[in-house]
Amino acid sequence: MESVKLLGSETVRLDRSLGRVLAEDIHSNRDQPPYDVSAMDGFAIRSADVAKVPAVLEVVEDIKAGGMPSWTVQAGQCARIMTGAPVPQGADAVIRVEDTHAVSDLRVRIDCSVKAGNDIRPRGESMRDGEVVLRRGTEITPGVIGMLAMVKRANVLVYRQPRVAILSTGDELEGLNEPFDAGKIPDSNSHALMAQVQALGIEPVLLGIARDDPDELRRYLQQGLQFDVLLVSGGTSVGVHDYVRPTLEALGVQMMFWRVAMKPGHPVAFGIAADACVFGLPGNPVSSMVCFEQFVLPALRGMMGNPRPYRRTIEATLGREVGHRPGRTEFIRVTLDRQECGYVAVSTGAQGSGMPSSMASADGLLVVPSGSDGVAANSKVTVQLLDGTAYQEEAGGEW
Ligand SMILES: Nc1nc2c(c(=O)[nH]1)N[C@H]1C(S)=C(S)[C@@H](COP(=O)(O)OP(=O)(O)OC[C@H]3O[C@@H](n4cnc5c(N)ncnc54)[C@H](O)[C@@H]3O)O[C@H]1N2
Ligand code: MOO
Repeated sequence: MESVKLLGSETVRLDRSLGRVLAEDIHSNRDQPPYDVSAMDGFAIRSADVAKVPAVLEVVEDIKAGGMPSWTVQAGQCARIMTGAPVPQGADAVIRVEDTHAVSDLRVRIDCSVKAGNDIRPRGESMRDGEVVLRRGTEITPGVIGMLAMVKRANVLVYRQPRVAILSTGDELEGLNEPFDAGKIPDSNSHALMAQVQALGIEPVLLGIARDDPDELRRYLQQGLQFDVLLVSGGTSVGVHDYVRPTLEALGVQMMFWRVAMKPGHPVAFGIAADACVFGLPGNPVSSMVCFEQFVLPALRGMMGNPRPYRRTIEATLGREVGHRPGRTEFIRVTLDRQECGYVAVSTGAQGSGMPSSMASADGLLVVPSGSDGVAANSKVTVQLLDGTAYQEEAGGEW
């Protein structure tokens, strides 16, 4: 995280800004609401008139949202008022229509007393003219979009997104659109990684498959280093054809780390060049995706200015024991079920790093500390979420 740079900023349209991070403070350009308004459909009254109830009041006018009152409410009078309409002069409270009873078109009986200020939203309650309503560094969520629209920002200054390239390596790989060859391994990593990047709102570029040939690999890596971030999968380990790291070094990349005490993903590598950073992700499909979650995702979010780069973790109860040999932090793919006691985490089954099904059905990654020698059922565990939704508790329906 220390090695990745915050990118510059750019102006984008509000309707293209979801998921980005504000690169400017946002100021309100008016008082909201612009005057004291009613919070309810009902009657604008003088609270002194309803100190004793029931009280019958004369209705002097109807005030709609978008209209303006034309009368001052005098003693014994009231105005019919809609939610969001300006409170008329003289009135100091609103009473909900449910707490009243129409006596005639022009007379209403009030059945309960209210204090001054009741159901009135004072001018500037939501925001005051000139005040900072959103700070630089705020992630743009749907709620933030609503506030930006409220201050009429059709365009906003946000941090730039990294340009991301994805490269797969290996003679054994067969591209998605290449002819079927039963002896080959389909290149799934390019596509799974692409989707992980897309889930952050970034559109990456697939460079394709580089064969295990130093010259070809060098050309591809050179191309990849033109991007802000290069993700290379395969060829990071210690096999004689694992050329990725030495070739990167020959191209001037400074390797910051290689091999992490984690499972899966042990051979992961990371390096920086003048204007790019490179992740060498292990070839096994689950390893590359788990390493993306641990390293690439926080880096990409950090580069986009997000002050909350990491995935959320939750505490869960382990449904079925898991074994572990001390030495590496292990990320076990689990499903999460919401039960009365909270979330229950259960392993998705065979956990080999070449078993993509373990990842496809996972809600999260159970984090087993490196020193653990196994976790018993019913233990409290930490689960890193892969997304933010859950099955419905005791679902009556299908969802
Ligand atoms: N002597 C050692 N051998 C290995 C070690 C080790 O520490 N010492 N580590 C193992 C671990 S752990 C992993 S993970 C793998 C990772 O190795 P590489 O990053 O060099 O990956 P490859 O050898 O190229 O491929 C591994 C595996 O994954 C398949 N693969 C590769 N790319 C793709 C792709 N784009 N889509 C789908 N599948 C892919 C590849 O066919 C291999 O089966 O090294 C261990 N070995
Ligand atoms: O770390 Mo490897 O990623 O176990 O397959």
